[in-house]
Amino acid sequence: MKLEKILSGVEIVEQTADAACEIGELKYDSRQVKSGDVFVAITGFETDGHKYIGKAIELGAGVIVCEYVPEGGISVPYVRVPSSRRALAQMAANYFDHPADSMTMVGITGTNGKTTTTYLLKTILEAQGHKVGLIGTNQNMIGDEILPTERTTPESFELQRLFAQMRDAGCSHVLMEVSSHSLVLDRVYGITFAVGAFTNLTQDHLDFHKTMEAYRDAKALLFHQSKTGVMNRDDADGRIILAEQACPFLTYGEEEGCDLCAQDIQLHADSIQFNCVAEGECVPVSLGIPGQFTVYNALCALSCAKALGISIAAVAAALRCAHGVKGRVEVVPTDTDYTVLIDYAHSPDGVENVLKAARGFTKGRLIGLFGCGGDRDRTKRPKMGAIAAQLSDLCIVTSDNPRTEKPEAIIDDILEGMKDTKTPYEVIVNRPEAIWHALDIAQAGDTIVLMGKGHETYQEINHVKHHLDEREVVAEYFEKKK
Ligand SMILES: CC(=O)N[C@H]1[C@@H](OP(=O)(O)OP(=O)(O)OC[C@H]2O[C@@H](n3ccc(=O)[nH]c3=O)[C@H](O)[C@@H]2O)O[C@H](CO)[C@@H](O)[C@@H]1O[C@H](C)C(=O)N[C@@H](C)C(=O)N[C@H](CCC(=O)O)C(=O)O
Ligand SMILES: Nc1ncnc2c1ncn2[C@@H]1O[C@H](COP(=O)(O)OP(=O)(O)OP(=O)(O)O)[C@@H](O)[C@H]1O
Ligand SMILES: N[C@H](CCC[C@H](N)C(=O)O)C(=O)O
Ligand SMILES: [Mg+2]
Repeated sequence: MKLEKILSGVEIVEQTADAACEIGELKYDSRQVKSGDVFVAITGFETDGHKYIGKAIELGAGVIVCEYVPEGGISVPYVRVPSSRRALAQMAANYFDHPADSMTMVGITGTNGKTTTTYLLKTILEAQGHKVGLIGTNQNMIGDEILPTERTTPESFELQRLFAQMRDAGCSHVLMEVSSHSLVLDRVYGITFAVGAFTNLTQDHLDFHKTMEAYRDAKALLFHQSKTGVMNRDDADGRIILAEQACPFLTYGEEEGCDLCAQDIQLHADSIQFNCVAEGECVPVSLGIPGQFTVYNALCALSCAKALGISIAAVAAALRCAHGVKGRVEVVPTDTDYTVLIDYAHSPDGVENVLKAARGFTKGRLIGLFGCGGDRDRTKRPKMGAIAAQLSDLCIVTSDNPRTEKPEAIIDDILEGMKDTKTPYEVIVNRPEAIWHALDIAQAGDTIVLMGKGHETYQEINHVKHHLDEREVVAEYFEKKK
């Protein structure tokens, strides 16, 4: 491929490279560079890619894309750009021949509910006969094929490569979670979404965004690249984003006046039901996932589908057959007279929602087991502790991906929010031991809610992912009991 093709549309400040030269692949990590590749130097949070330009040249980089020329100069032709992240996104789209342009793109942002909503929409679109690509926290999918992932929203190069795979496999639609990180870090730069949707905004990721306003502004960026917006009008931050009118919006909520409104809501132990009222039409909706928040996820999926031209009646029919999502209010089979749930609640709001949902169907005690991620928003820890204590009958505080922090220090932050509670709690640092203890003390009618790990099958400690699947931990407990 010629350099000029890959640079098409990229804003350039200075160029010493010959536009007609042939280039290899596009790399943003010097360690991956091979002979003839273009190396894009990105200034990051941990380190600065410009420091590795020399290393990339040693490995054979033919052209460097950078924001500045480091001291000592660059010994191969280079292209200087105002933003390396944007240049990478644009170059990646050029490299793969703009795959997103030939598919209908749907992007979902918000603190909670993105994964669940994308899965609901996948079911809806597949019922309409479409082949669908899905990109998100749990995994990426091309139709039924599963592709493992590390990120909720991949880096722009990997994202465009994934789009190309989806296009080549015949996907007509791509449903993707658009994380706030990805919006700020230009991973989705240049993509036009047919529909962009917002689920809600509550505290998370303040380590990265610093303030809730900055976090909201990050989410709002999605609507500057969406043709139609879908907005939860019951959410206060959603209403602020709506008022900016970055694109035409379809609104949903429980309050009257929304374009799609949920009325006569019924919450059951294993499902929800409501009437979806839109443009005078009233369609009964039922979905086999419990929790008040499921009403919102269903409404969000209904609104996205409506924005794509699918009738509400057809959506309601598809939702009747929709399954739950791995690690989201997932019931673990135990053959006991108590219930074990695995859920991905990892924010104060998530903890509140799942415990309230579980309370609705728990006859005995509610046992909340959780930890908080290391190297992530510290200020959410005491809040999660306080809410878990307030809404559980017994808490077990443990570890959840301590990463490079000391597990005990993270737990201390959580306990700060629990010090005034009358709810009994125990600290068991080792998560499998904590789960076994919860199973040891469970009685008939109790519900144990294992929060935070959801679909994850690892415990990340000091950059190493140790295998930990909560389903297996529960199964091993009963195996040992036999
Ligand atoms: C805060 C954040 O998102 N950071 C991401 C960002 O890292 P960074 O810009 O700080 O990169 P850096 O490590 O400083 O390195 C700078 C540059 O030097 C390069 N480099 C580095 C070393 C070397 O030897 N040679 C070299 O060329 C790196 O490849 C990079 O291009 O860009 C990297 C490359 O794409 C990402 O891997 C990295 O994700 C980190 C690991 C991460 O944990 N991100 C999480 C917080 C995240 O993105 N989460 C969201 C939301 C989760 C959710 O709510 O579901 C997600 O979308 O997953
Ligand atoms: N609409 C919602 N409102 C509030 N809480 C929700 C909602 N949907 C799900 N939850 C709770 O949040 C958890 C995470 O849900 P989900 O994985 O769908 O969200 P997400 O936005 O994809 O999260 P992430 O940011 O980690 O990708 C669930 O396990 C549940 O406890
Ligand atoms: N994907 C989110 C949630 C992770 C949940 C929890 N398991 C943790 O590690 O904090 C994140 O990276 O912040
Ligand atoms: Mg997700």
